[in-house]
Amino acid sequence: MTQTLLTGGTVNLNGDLIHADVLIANGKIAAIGSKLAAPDAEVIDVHGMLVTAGLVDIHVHLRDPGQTDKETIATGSAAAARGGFTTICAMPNVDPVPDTPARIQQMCARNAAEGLVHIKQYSSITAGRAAGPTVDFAGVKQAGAIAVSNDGNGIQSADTMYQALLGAKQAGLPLAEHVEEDSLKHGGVISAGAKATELGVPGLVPAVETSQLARDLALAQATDAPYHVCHVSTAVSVAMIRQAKAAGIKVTAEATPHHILLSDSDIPGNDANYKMNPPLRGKADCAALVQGLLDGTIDCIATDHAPHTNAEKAAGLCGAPNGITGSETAFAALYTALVRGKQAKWTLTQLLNWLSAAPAKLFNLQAGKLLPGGPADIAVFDLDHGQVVTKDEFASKGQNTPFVGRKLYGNTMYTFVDGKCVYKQGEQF
Ligand SMILES: NC(=O)N[C@@H](CC(=O)O)C(=O)O
Ligand SMILES: [Zn+2]
Repeated sequence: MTQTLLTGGTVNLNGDLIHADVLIANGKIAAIGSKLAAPDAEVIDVHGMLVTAGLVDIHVHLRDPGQTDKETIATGSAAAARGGFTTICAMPNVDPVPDTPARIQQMCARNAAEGLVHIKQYSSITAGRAAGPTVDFAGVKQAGAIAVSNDGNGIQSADTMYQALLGAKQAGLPLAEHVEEDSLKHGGVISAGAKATELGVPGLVPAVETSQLARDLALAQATDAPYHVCHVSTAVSVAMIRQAKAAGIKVTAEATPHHILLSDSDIPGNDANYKMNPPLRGKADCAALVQGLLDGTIDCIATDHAPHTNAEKAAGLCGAPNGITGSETAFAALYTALVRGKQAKWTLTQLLNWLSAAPAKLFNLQAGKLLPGGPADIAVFDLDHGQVVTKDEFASKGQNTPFVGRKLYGNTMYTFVDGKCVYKQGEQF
């Protein structure tokens, strides 16, 4: 029997921080308690470290198949492991698009065979992520899809969205929408405002997001269907979601670390590592996301890990594709700024909940909690020693993140998936 004993750490027992050992046996959590005895176990001393349920990310781009120069199932899941994530959900904007039961089955098989962590699969909402028709929702669910999304693009037709909400509801599949009204984009590359003016680049008004969100909230109300909003970026969106929740609309929402922590004023110049969709907004929008998480308007945090090559990103704000990597910096960046910092707004256990149990609950995933008898999906973080983020340490193929060069606390020391160590700081996997 393979046993591992994590001794002397601070354990986040689903919201309570306690000093305890954690015993892993045969891939499961065998016991959590003080001074556990396990003579045959490999002992790992985690004094001074945080032991918590492996993190859950419901929004990642693995680029595989189709763009494996940017990322693969192997490298994307290694990046997740390095960030402390043990369950991730792969978006379907790959080529071919997983939009049929057969393709979902193939993706699930590859995810299981090639992933270092648990990889759950999204189906698209429409065939080929095109204008329509919608996918066979019951079929893709049966084949293993955990949710549906056309992420990367908004659904432009209200009727398609209406049908999709009904279909996904009937199949019992969460529908996650990238809200973006194409007719309002006008070639914008960062948020409209002072920074876009200063840099002389076209801007994206907040209504690109809010106008389609308003439509979708009306459709979610009309269909009484669950509706999840991807990467909320504006304060007005947060207010709309708050109001919709109060009115009984079944809306849930995620925010990304970058939209929470960075504003367009942080864009240093023509640097495409600050270019993503939706774009970085203003400081008041960041504050609204911080508050939205606290009052339950925003349900969870998801990274929108979106790797691109350095060559593509060298094209600058007007030429480069949208997206930044996020798996390897998410917890540390948020912990450093919002839990540890002088301007702390959140507690450690709040942050951990938004990165584990809360997203798992949204998508009905058996993940995100430390339960005796449950799977030993565990992350161990060092909260006390800062490390500067450097490009050459990334497990992801992508190096496109504005967090490079920042000193972050909360770095991952170990990640275990089903009791197996899939990341140890300083070692290659
Ligand atoms: N977020 C991004 O800027 N890009 C994502 C797509 C998406 O999530 O919208 C991508 O796939 O590159
Ligand atoms: Zn998106």
